[in-house]
Amino acid sequence: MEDIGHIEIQHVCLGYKSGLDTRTVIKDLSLTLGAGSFTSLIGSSGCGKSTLLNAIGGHYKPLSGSILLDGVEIKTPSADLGIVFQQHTLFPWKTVKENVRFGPMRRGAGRVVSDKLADEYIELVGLSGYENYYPKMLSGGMQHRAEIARALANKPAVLLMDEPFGALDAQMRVSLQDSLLSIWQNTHVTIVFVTHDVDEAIRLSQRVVIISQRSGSISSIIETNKTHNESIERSAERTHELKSRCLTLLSA
Ligand SMILES: Nc1ncnc2c1ncn2[C@@H]1O[C@H](COP(=O)(O)OP(=O)(O)OP(=O)(O)O)[C@@H](O)[C@H]1O
Repeated sequence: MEDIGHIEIQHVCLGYKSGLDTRTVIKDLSLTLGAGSFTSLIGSSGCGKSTLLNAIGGHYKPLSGSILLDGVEIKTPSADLGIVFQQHTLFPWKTVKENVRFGPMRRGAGRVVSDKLADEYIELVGLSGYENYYPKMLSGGMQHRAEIARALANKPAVLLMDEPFGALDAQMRVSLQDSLLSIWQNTHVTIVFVTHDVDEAIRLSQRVVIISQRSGSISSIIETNKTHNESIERSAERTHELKSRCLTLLSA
């Protein structure tokens, strides 16, 4: 699984058309995201993090430049590109299991295979025992776990996450971060994670990419030197050093 999920962002400009005008948000941004890597995107509100994430997901076409997944240009959304948003997008009329098996069923995997995949990913996100619950019967954090399981059941090469834990309390957030890290360590899926939270970015990712609103492009990249097998917690000094570098660069 480690050799799939390689993303190449090449001189991409992204923006929005309004009448005859086009407002460019991301300007000439290039970035390589290795297969199986974990990257966070941070930057001030409105700098274009979600726009970039959605473009990687095939939801926005670049004004210029291109984004490749394993050498093939991304032009539309696909099952290879799983997306998890902050807001809940589970089907409220389906149970957890029905939500999670929806993608495989739609791709024609058949009921037995889809059920097996659903059970596997429900267990991976720690929701065993809740298969037959409807979303409204779950806490916010549990709904996020179900969303992650639903995205993973499509066996995506890339998991794109747009502030998925932003609305959760601190304890639930840490618990989901731990689960996400163990999912990443188990599946080797490439993760691109948008967050406002510097601590979260440092805790989770191998690279923190800072996007500048002024330039519309990358202002800095901080390597945290995290590996797949590293234990979740770093030394307090290392975390402190990474955090102060991020904060300094964010305010530059
Ligand atoms: N559908 C849209 N149509 C027009 N403009 C948009 C659209 N979506 C976003 N924008 C604009 O593009 C810019 C970047 O928005 P985007 O949501 O990508 O930023 P962000 O960095 O993710 O912000 P935040 O951290 O607040 O979520 C903003 O100025 C926003 O107003």
